[in-house]
Amino acid sequence: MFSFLKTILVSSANPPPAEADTGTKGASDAPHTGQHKPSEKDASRRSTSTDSDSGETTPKAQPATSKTLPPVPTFTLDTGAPDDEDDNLPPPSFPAVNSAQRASAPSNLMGPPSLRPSPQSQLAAPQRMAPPRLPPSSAATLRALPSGPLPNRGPPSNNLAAPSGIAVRTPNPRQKVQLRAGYSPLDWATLINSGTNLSGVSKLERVTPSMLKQNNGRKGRPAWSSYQGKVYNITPYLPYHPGGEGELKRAAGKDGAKLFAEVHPWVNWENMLGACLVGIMVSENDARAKMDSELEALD
Ligand code: HEM
Repeated sequence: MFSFLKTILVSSANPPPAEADTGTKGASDAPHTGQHKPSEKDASRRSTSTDSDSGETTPKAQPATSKTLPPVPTFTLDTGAPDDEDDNLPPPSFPAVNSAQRASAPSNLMGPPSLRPSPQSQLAAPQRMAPPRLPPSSAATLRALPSGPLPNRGPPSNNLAAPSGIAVRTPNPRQKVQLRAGYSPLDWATLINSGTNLSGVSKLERVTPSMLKQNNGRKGRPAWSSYQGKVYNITPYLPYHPGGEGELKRAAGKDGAKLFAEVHPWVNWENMLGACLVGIMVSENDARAKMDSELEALD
C-alpha cells in the first residue's frame, strides 16, 4: 500500500518527458517507476514522428487550445434582483398552459410572478388547488344510473337510489318475496344437507305424464314438477322459494323447465332439489310395458 503511494508520489514528482512533439502514444509505455528509459520502441516512434514532420499524413492528437473549444456557458445565481426581470420568463410548462388544472388553480400557485395576487388576496385565497371543473355534459354522464342489468351480474336491485335520495324503479324489478322466519335460503341448505328424504316416496319412481299431471299440489296431493326428464317433489320447497309459493306452483303437475329458465337460468335446480327427487319421466307406453312384464314374471 505504502509502496504504491510512494510510486504515485515519485511518478508525479518526476513526470515522464513531454511528448507533445511525438503525440501521446508513448505515455502508456512509460514504466511505473517514472524513470522513463527511452526504449527501441520509443526510438522507432520518434523516428516515425520525425517522418510525419517530414510530410507523412498520419493524424496526430493535438493539444486542446482555447481556439478549438466552444465557449463555456456561465451561470449566475439570482442574488435578489427585482421581480421585474422575472416577468419576461415564460410560464412553467406543467400543467399545460390550457389545462383544467391551470384554469382552476389559484393564481398564486401558477403562472409567472407578474400574475400573482397582492399579499392581501393571497391570505384570503384557499391554499389547496380546487378540483378541475368538468363540462356539464360529462358531469351528467357520471351521475346517470344504469338502466339495464350490469354485465356479468344478476338483475339490478329495484331499490337503487337516485342522487336526490328518492328511490327509483328499474325497468327489470326483482320479484323476490319476503320469506318467513326459518325459511331462508340458508335454512333450505341446512335442511337438504341433513340427509332428510324430502321426495315423499320410498324408492325412485317411473313417472308417467298422467302421474305428473295428477300430482299438482291440489286437494292434499303433493306438487311434482319435472326438469329435463327428472321429477321432483317441490312441496317442501314452496315456503323457501324466494320468488314466492304462487310462482313456484305454476310449475306444479307439469314440466317446469321453460318457466324456470325464463326467470332464473343461473339457479342450479339439481343441487337445490336433490333431496326431493321422485324419479324419472317415462312414456305411458313404457310404463304399461313394464307393468305387463312384471305381471308375466308373477305368472
Ligand atoms: C323448482 C324449481 C325452482 C327453484 C329451485 C327455484 C329457485 C329460486 C331461487 C334460488 C331464487 C332466487 C334467485 C336469486 O336470488 O338470484 C328464485 C327466485 C325466483 N323464482 Fe324460482 N325456483 C324454481 C322455480 C321457479 C318457477 C317455476 C318460477 C316461475 C314460474 C320461479 C320464479 C321465481 C321468481 C319470480 C323469483 C324472484 C325473481 C328473481 O330472483 O329474479 N321459480 N327461485
